[in-house]
Amino acid sequence: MDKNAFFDSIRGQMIISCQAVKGEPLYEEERSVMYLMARAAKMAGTSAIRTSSIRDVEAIKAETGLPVIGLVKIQYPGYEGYITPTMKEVDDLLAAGSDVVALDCTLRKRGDGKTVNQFIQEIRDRHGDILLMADISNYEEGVNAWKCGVDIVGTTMSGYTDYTPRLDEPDYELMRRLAADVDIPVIGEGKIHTPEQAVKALETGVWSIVVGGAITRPLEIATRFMSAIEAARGGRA
Ligand SMILES: CC(=O)N[C@H](C=O)[C@@H](O)[C@H](O)[C@H](O)COP(=O)(O)O
Repeated sequence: MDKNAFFDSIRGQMIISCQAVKGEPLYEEERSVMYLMARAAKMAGTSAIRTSSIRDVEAIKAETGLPVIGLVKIQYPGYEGYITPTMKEVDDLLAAGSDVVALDCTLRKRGDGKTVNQFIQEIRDRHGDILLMADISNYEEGVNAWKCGVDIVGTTMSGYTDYTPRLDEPDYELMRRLAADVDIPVIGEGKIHTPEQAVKALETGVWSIVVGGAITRPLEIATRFMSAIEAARGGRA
């Protein structure tokens, strides 16, 4: 995948994340159904898909032909991060045809005792110039990943580490700061729930955004409606 062509194709655009892991309503043991979500995403005009698991990378590439940002969610003992934590997941994602590999680049503990900086270097030594997206939770981690030579920084983990604030909305401030200071594309990702928030996130200056659950997680969407109705009812009582 040509790096600049990919960057051009996603600039100012929304990438749609189509993910269902075990335990989620759209996770089917026998076969993935997320390629249908990806079909809808493509029909809506998205330029790339973000997805988790090897089988979903394969199915979504076959269905859409779009560039895929792939990751594997797996919790190993001793690792605080769960997004593509080891070389095994990187190897598997590349073999499956992932155009970009997304990985946890927070500064949390890794079970192999390495720093994320060492891990990034090992990936470069083994796989050369592949496209890497760093999923980070704060400014320091974003700058660190950029300096380690990743290709894209994403705000994915903001609010999901125990040292970042649990906002109920996108972390616009982090997007703004990273977009201003980091010299590679920054992707605003996480908790973009409405079209208005998507526009506002892009206005922070990020290169593009990823929207996931608000489009592809029906339980999350339904629960948001239910909670709003419940809250309104409580207010009236
Ligand atoms: C924290 C974590 O594990 N995030 C995952 C990363 O790939 C996904 O579960 C999210 O859906 C994705 O980041 C998009 O975010 P949102 O679904 O909020 O639009």
